[in-house]
Amino acid sequence: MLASSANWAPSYSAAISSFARSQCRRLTPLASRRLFSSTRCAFTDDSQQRPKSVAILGGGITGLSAAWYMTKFAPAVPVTVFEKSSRLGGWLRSKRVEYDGGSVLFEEGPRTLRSWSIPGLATIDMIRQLRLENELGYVSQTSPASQNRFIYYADRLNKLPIDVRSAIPTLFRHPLLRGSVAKSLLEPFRESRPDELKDETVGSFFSRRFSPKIAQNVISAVLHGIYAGDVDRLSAKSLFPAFWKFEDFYGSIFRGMIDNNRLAQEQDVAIQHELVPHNNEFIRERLAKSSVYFFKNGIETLSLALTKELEKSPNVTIKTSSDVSGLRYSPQNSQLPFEIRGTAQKFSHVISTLFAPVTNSLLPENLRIPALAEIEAVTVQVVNLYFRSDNILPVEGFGYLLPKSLPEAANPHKALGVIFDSCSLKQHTDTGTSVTVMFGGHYWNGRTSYPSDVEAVEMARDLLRQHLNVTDAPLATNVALNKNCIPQYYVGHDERIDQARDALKKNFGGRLSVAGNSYAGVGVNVCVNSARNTVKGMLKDGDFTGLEGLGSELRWVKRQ
Ligand SMILES: C=Cc1c2[nH]c(c1C)Cc1[nH]c(c(CCC(=O)O)c1C)Cc1[nH]c(c(C)c1CCC(=O)O)Cc1[nH]c(c(C)c1C=C)C2
Repeated sequence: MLASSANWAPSYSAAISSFARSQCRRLTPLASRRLFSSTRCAFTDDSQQRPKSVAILGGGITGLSAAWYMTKFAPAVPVTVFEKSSRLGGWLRSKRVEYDGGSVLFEEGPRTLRSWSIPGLATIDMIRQLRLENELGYVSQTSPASQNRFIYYADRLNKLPIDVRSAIPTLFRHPLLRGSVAKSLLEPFRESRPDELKDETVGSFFSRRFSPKIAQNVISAVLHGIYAGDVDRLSAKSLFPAFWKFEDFYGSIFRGMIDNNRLAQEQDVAIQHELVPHNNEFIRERLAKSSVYFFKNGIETLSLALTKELEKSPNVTIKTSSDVSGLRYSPQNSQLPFEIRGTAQKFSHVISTLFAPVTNSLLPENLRIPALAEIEAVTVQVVNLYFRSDNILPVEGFGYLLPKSLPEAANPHKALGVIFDSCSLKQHTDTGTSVTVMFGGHYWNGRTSYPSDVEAVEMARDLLRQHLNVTDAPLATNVALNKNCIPQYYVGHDERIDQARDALKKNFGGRLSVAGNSYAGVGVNVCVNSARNTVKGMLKDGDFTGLEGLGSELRWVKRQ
């Protein structure tokens, strides 16, 4: 869920990894079997609210996952998936592009999945149930793609330290931090936030606890790589809930990180107990030494496999090119209160996996939920380039991010970052160099027109020339304009989640629930996990909304 647990915050994710590892070791095979079977039982709740037929809005990864979990947890309940476009899979888009003498596989959206993350357990479990293990490739923790992450600053690539210990000798000289290290090291002695401060921007939080340089030169770049978002608008409380809690609980982030194994989100502990045991061996044998994994034939393998499974399920109907224009809701018809506007199709329950404001726009006017409408999203233009030569990049690594603090001249086209795909996704091309340049994000807020494909390729080539001295012409290119692809959790997001949950409960009493990247995180792992939670919650609980355990309901537990 949290940005702070992403690849870019190595020590924090290492702490999570070590926890997951210790969990794997601790559980016995018997406990494992018992917990595994509990994830697969069909729910037998006999309440009035029990789903009789479910509409799932959206055929992206969340919608497909929700439909698939319905087939696992309640196979007798009819499910209909409504997808506006003619294709399923949403932002998971892998494209093979031919060039003279071969072909290259490009990813237009997400491309890798973290091997160690708590929501990622749901994806791993799903991949195994779909029998896709042999489709996976792994990026070793010791490979350059895992070890070398860069931020472009002061006209050069600056390597990020992979852990705090190795960073210490160079910390004071590090160009990203110059003049701010001593101030940052005083973090444990700084006063905690006042009680009345209920949320603040990530920029203000990191400036307050560490230094403005860390916020603007490092964290702004990290947020570009995850949210394509603005450090001066995104919410510290929602994106870094652990750090926010540490300040509260320990009075310091450093102290919290040192003691991190002892404080965990209640729901994370529950997922671990449910899913680690069954996948224990796979995690240990296949994932343990990797930082991320990927699909050798593209990430779309996952949505295609889900679609194939759903097509085999007698109770699932998939309607593509099916634009839902609105929902009618008649609570007096307690069996089937929802009707898809313009059709005679009625449902007992609806799960919307659409972007929150779109969900809101489909609701009857008197039941709309302003908090859903207030969630915003950014557009990212993704430019893939393939070059014949193997060695045009000056360094090996994951790629680099561009911080918000760069002057206009160093980033004239508003790029967010560059991924060295051929370093990590080796199986996507035999030889040559493949890179992805990402533009836009928060820089393009309010824009109504975007660069054409030709212009976008020129912008990407310009950037590679300026930053890396790459002058070769690409053999193959591909451009995708992903409009509103990443929801933004701006300051006050947690409060909006609370308001949305209350309103969903009050207006629809558990008949409408939500899932997807508008609420608790933006990655594929979070989407799959959120689909799983929502389906399980809806089947179990009369007035479930999908937003339980989020916002003010986030609970922390202390481990022994
Ligand atoms: C369309 C571009 C995306 C950008 N961020 C995301 C997407 C899909 C979502 C995302 N990216 C990362 C995370 C971290 C947590 C995780 O589960 O791994 C999330 C939620 C980290 C990340 N950032 C980049 C890559 C290749 C990864 C690994 C995961 C993935 O394959 O998406 C690079 C990158 N992503 C974005 C930009 C601007 C960028 C630049 C180098 C936006």
